[in-house]
Amino acid sequence: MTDQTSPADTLQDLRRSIDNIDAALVAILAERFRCTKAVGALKARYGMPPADPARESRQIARLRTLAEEAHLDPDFAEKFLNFIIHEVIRHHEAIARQSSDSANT
Ligand SMILES: O=C(O)C(=O)C[C@]1(C(=O)O)C=C[C@@H](O)C=C1
Repeated sequence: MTDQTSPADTLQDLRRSIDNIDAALVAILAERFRCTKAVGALKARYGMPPADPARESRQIARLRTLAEEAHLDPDFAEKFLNFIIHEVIRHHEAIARQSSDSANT
C-alpha cells in the first residue's frame, strides 16, 4: 500500500498543529504574566525585592528535570525560563517605581 498523503498536505497538517501550540503558548504566557503582575504589586506594596534568586534556583532545577523527562533540551528550558523571569523582574521594578512615585506625590 502506498502513502496517499502528499508532503505538502503533511506540512500543512504539521503547521496547523504548530499554530495551535503557539496559540496555547500565548494564552499560557498571558496567564503567567497575569499572576506575576499580582506578585509585583504585592512585592511593591510590602517592600519585598523584585528578584528572589533562591526561588529561581528551585524553579530552574525543577524545570530542567521536567524538560529531561519530556525529552526537551534542559539548557533550552533553562534559557527560556530565565528569559521570562528577566522580563518579569523588569515589570516588578517598574511597578515598584510607580508605587514609590505615587507615594511621594
Ligand atoms: O516568585 C516570585 O517571587 C516572583 O517574583 C516570580 C518570579 C517568576 O517569574 O517566576 C520572578 C522573579 C523572581 O526572581 C522569582 C520568580
